[in-house]
Amino acid sequence: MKTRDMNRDWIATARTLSEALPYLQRYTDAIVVIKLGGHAMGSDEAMDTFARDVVLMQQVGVNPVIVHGGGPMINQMLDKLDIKSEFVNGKRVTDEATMEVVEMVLSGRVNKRIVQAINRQGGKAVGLSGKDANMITCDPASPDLGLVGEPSEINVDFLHTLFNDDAIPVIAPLGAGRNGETYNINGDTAAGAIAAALKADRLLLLTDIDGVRDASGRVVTELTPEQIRHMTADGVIAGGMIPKTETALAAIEGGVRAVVILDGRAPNATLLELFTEHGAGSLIRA
Ligand SMILES: Nc1ncnc2c1ncn2[C@@H]1O[C@H](COP(=O)(O)OP(=O)(O)O)[C@@H](O)[C@H]1O
Ligand SMILES: CC(=O)N[C@@H](CCC(=O)OP(=O)(O)O)C(=O)O
Repeated sequence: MKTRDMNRDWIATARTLSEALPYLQRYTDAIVVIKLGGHAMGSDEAMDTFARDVVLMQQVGVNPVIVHGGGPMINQMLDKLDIKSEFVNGKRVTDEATMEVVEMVLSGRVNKRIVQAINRQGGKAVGLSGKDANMITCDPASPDLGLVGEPSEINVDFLHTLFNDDAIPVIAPLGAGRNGETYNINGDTAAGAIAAALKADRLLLLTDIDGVRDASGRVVTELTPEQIRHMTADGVIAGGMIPKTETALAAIEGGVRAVVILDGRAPNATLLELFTEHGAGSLIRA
């Protein structure tokens, strides 16, 4: 009985693999930028599954780049230190005291947790913040937001050096200003800027919801920039979803082939998106 069940599993796996083959070939040498949001980072087991998927996609020829968030972890630390924080259109208003905490949390604990998870799965992850190797140079985003940065330049050459060495960059969304300032960048914005600079094949925005939902709550599996503009004007796209869809539009404008907003907590989310016919979440392309 057991053997028969195992055979059945094996047949299902073989069928899945043969179906996946054309998709595996499609992504040989592709650049896939994955933004792992704070809400999408689950338990240690979920992090291990995410890390295994990233290592696996690299083994089949993809160049993955991870850009992470960590908003909830920053909130926890700000609470402990009794520092108040507010968001405007999904971006944290950042003064100097807040900036110190943001850098400590993102570049420290959060970045290293992801690096370690990938390395435990046999990958070679290299943790960086946007300040390392001048990965992200920033201008101030808006006077109302304080030390929030808008990426103006990305060190693409350094990322290619890492790809050539089979390293997996894991990037915290901080940037350097032209006069030595440190800027806090929304994780989605940072991922979009990096994806556009690399002309990535895919930008995957992993979050805690299964995609962009319409007014009746249904996930829209394919969205055009036009639909996004309407849904935002109508208030259907709101809060933390605004930086994601804004990022998607800017990334496509900047030369990224497609952007997908999907649930990072779903098992094997990234592999299902890349290597199956139906994909996952909401796909946005021009
Ligand atoms: N139209 C929409 N479809 C889906 N989610 C939406 C929509 N509008 C607002 N949201 C909210 O955006 C959230 C995702 O943003 P956020 O919590 O900032 O994610 P992350 O921490 O992963 O960056 C969802 O959990 C949901 O509450
Ligand atoms: C300017 C800005 O809002 N920066 C974000 C950076 C982290 C982030 O984007 O985290 P998630 O992806 O988990 O939301 C912040 O301070 O929370």
